[in-house]
Amino acid sequence: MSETILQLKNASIYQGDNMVLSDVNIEMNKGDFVYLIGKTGSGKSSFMKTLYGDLQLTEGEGHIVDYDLRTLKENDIPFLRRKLGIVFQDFKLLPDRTINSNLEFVLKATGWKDKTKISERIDAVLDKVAMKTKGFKFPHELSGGEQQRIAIARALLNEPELILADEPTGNLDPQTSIEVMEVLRDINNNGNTILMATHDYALLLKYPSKTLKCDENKVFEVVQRKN
Ligand SMILES: Nc1ncnc2c1ncn2[C@@H]1O[C@H](COP(=O)(O)OP(=O)(O)OP(=O)(O)O)[C@@H](O)[C@H]1O
Repeated sequence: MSETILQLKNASIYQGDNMVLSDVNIEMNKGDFVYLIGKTGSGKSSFMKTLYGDLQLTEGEGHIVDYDLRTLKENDIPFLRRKLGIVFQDFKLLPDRTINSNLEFVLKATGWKDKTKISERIDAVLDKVAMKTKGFKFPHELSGGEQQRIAIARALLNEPELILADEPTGNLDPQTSIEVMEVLRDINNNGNTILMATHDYALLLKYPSKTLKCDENKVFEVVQRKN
């Protein structure tokens, strides 16, 4: 039986008074890897923001993990985000502390207290992104691709039910993008559910998967041509 992680029905997404997307009907099940594509300004980021509670859903239905996006309260947002792993284009690591401290900061902020468990969890997520030996480094001592791996490790800390990656390879060169993509695919193969917004058509061709497109205020599934 497939387990629904995300479902939007007849949803419309607004930025202020501007309707960005309308009549959105999508569903994601546990274990899916779904791309979200579309031109600049077509609404990918607005779509993602709605899913992590940065934009209120005011029309239609939306359910993500255990939350109803229509009735989501300000106080619920931190709890929703604990069930999501969010990865951004610009990594968003804290520059003033080491990688280990970046990860420890998130764990402590989400209620972890036991030092041994914290240290074991940090080792486990760094291992998943092949960065186990880099925990003592500062973010500026790592390459862009390495920083993005750390951001992915950070997203994994609390075993999220869904990973939202908004242009995760947007700041990376093509080879590094492939390396980061391999990490995301590995994580997906280990059972994590991933929604990834991207501009990078080369990645789509290399790693085909279900693809949603934002265009002319709609979101629809596109079927990739097989050559
Ligand atoms: N904070 C905001 N206030 C008002 N309008 C906004 C805001 N953010 C985005 N918009 C508008 O909403 C529309 C969708 O923007 P969005 O950032 O979601 O697109 P996108 O597909 O993610 O683009 P990109 O690929 O450039 O990130 C655009 O017309 C944009 O101008």
